[in-house]
Amino acid sequence: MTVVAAALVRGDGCILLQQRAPGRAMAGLWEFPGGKVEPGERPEAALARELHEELGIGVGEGDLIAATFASADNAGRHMLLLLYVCRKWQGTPAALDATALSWVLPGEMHDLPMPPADIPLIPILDALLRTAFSAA
Ligand SMILES: Nc1nc2c([nH]c(=O)n2[C@H]2C[C@H](O)[C@@H](COP(=O)(O)OP(=O)(O)OP(=O)(O)O)O2)c(=O)[nH]1
Repeated sequence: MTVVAAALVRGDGCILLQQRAPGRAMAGLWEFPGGKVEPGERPEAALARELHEELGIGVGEGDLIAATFASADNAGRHMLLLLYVCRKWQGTPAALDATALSWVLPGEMHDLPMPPADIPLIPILDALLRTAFSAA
């Protein structure tokens, strides 16, 4: 299973997390917006589709920058989770799929319960945003 997800980064450095809705796997946990890549779909196209479905925003595939990944078990299946950074989108994110949205600094992510596969990605994302992906 390939899952694509985005760290939407605001000008002030905050990142958007969304809370998974009740009744779904991992309900209540805070995740990066995204979802499963469908058969035959390119990852960037899948992520642009998911961001539109889940948040109502428009994202150009060229504005999705590959950042890091997790290779982990997900309920007995292998999951490759591809994380992208995105600083540019059209529209205002709305919780069309999630229970709630929250803008948090990387250092605040540990305060929110996240899926296990995401935990190792937090310090990597933090470091990338401070260095290679610095907006400055
Ligand atoms: N979107 C997202 N999913 C994550 C993250 N971390 C993580 O383990 N996952 C898992 C949760 C789910 O098992 C899987 C994503 O599947 P999903 O159910 O949200 O995908 P989908 O939107 O395509 O939904 P569906 O049509 O299968 O219901 O990846 C993350 O940061 N973001």
